[in-house]
Amino acid sequence: MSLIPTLAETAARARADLRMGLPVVIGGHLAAAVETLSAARLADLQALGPAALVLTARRAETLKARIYDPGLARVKVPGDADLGWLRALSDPAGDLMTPMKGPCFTERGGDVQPHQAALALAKSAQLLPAMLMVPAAPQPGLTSLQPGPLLALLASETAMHPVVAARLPLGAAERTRLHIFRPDDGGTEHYAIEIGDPPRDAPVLARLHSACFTGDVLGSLKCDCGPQLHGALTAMGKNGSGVLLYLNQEGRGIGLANKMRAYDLQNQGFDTVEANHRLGFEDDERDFRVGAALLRRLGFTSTRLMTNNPRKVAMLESHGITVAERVPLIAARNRFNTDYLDTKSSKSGHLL
Ligand SMILES: Nc1nc2c(ncn2[C@@H]2O[C@H](COP(=O)(O)OP(=O)(O)OP(=O)(O)O)[C@@H](O)[C@H]2O)c(=O)[nH]1
Ligand SMILES: [Zn+2]
Repeated sequence: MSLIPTLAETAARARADLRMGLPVVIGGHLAAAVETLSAARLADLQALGPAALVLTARRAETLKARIYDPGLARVKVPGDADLGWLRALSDPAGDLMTPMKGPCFTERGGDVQPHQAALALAKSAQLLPAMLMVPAAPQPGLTSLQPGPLLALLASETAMHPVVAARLPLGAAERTRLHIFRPDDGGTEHYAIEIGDPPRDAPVLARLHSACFTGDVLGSLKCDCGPQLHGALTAMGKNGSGVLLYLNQEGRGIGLANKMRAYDLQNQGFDTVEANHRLGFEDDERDFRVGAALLRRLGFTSTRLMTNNPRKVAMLESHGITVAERVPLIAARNRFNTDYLDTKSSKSGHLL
């Protein structure tokens, strides 16, 4: 029946539910994001049975909670725990001010696929990966998902389709077209900026640029994104042709709110990688497969890729796009970005 929502459509609804503080049903559990949970809904969830706070192994390591499950820990929630207790364990903002949380007793044994799926869904909704879960029967009106298919969906490549393209003269290159691509589940759009008329049978000067609102738009001095974006467009203009994919993977895929949480932690002395880990994320949550897919869609099979990130080169190569040459894209250092650039080269493998 074509009027019944597909799994991808139901998952998109579930993301919206979590973002507005509504629980979803995942494999016999009610699951709510701690970040958006209200006190009233917490009380209603706790009335249904014993609750667990599900955290990623990254966050659990910081809290020194025992990790028995692959990739996560299920912290037992005491019956009298309030929102403040849950938030203090979920959000590292106050870790240094109130270092002694817990003690955290974690559950072990049983099927943790629903918990894995809940955390993956929270990440894909760009919320803090911290979920309150209660085993319970499905409630009327709540979005319901099976954990196995949901995990498979979230790990799979999102199909994109072209929506529209139009001429857009830029300071860097007057002969430019902006293409909009949209995922089939109505999620985040990505853009392709095509400069000149790059021949499809030769390596195209290309960049996969991940969104950085602070750097690209505001000219932040904390990172190298703004100069890289404008440097790449200028180089493509001078070259007479090129394609820049503007991928809406803000904050290496964790979203702007979480990136600002990471900046707050960096102001407390943690580096960019440690900050992501304390929040419960991996260093880099981006899915670069979409970059390869969009290049192919535009008719390109070979690139001269402007990047310092060997992971981007490896990913394109493993998804059928030849990287004929890596073109370094080095931005100037300043006193605000020098530690960030050092961490990128020492911990993230960037060639700087
Ligand atoms: N989580 C997090 N993201 C950051 C931070 N600083 C910058 N970013 C994000 O990092 C990403 C950088 O993207 P890119 O410049 O395309 O990628 P890159 O891995 O640096 O590789 P190249 O620039 O191609 O060498 C953007 O999404 C930024 O928003 C930070 O401190 N924490
Ligand atoms: Zn940036």
